[in-house]
Amino acid sequence: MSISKQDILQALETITVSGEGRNMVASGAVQNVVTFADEIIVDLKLSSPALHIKKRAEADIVKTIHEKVDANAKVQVNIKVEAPAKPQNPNLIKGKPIPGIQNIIAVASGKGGVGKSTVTANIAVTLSKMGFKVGVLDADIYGPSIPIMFDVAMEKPLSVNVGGKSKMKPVENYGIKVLSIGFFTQPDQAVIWRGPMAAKALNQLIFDADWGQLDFMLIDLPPGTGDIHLSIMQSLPITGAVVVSTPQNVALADARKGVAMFRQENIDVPVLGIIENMAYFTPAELPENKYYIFGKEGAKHLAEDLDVPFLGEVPLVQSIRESGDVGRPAALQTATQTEEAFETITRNVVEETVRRNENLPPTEAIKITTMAGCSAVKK
Ligand SMILES: Nc1ncnc2c1ncn2[C@@H]1O[C@H](COP(=O)(O)OP(=O)(O)OP(=O)(O)O)[C@@H](O)[C@H]1O
Repeated sequence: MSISKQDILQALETITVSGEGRNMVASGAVQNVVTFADEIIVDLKLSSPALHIKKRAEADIVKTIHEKVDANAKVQVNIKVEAPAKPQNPNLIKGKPIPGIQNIIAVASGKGGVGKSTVTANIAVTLSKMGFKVGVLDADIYGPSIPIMFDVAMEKPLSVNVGGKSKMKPVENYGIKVLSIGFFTQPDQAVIWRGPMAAKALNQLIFDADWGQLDFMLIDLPPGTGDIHLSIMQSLPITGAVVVSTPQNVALADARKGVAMFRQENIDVPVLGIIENMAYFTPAELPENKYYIFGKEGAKHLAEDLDVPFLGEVPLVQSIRESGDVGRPAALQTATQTEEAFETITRNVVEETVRRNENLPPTEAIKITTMAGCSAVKK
């Protein structure tokens, strides 16, 4: 009795390759079926090289054909493994590009209170001092502190008409354009957001605002690595992320999670580097003395361990806290240790951004015209 190819395919439609949702005929795994008298040859294509999946598929095919088609058939299964093609450039910017905004840098921390907003504000003013056009978007829905740090907490963004459309005008101080989720929530209001809600609000703050031309937009993310981060990352065209940590073990463990989050396949935002905040305490009257209150060089070692750039360290200095509280970021003061620390960090952020953009089409590449002396900057 000759065996019908149709019967074999029908039998194979009842089984799946392990880990795949559709049956092996519908999924395209069964590439070909050939019959010669009582011999059946099945060509199978798998996307996984795992031995147990191969063995399982082969055993299932033989068993199913024996049960449903012919108990005495000699079944041979030829397996070819073909992994699905990886995307060409996994770090390509996601989301629609924002006209006028060259680079969006997310500033994150695993743990709360490590100084993420302080670092964001100071990098922003340092970028501005270097001649870049800068915007800060405060996405920290749990504790939006950027308005205080820029002394604009009492302000509300005005509405302007741009090309017939009404848009929010970011408030401005020290040459930095600022929008914060805090402008739209009451200070004592417990804000309970879900990821998609936060992402929607932030999308409005970006796309429905008149940011004008910006070289850099810094996004101060909420602390942690929750679904809010996933939503934000997936909906905005983030150029790269910077992770802030103190040298303390509990903060480092969370920073490690932060880097892992950006590296996750469904997020895949390049990590530009790690910044160590509160690296050591220095009293103003004894600037040579360094006290490693939270441990020494923990974030630096983490960066080495994770193979991401170490962007620099910020000491724990009373004036950094005080300037934050009065709304005038410390890096605005000149000829100080703090200014110097933020200059080093900011230069490294720019260099890493340039390096990262070298993998992208020219339209997306950052146009650096103002920062001579950066080794990564092409003249
Ligand atoms: N290098 C520093 N020296 C002194 N004080 C600092 C330093 N960095 C941050 N601070 C202070 O530590 C406190 C927490 O900082 P900040 O609000 O920037 O942290 P955060 O990580 O953004 O917090 P959150 O988890 O609320 O987002 C603030 O009072 C800030 O002024």
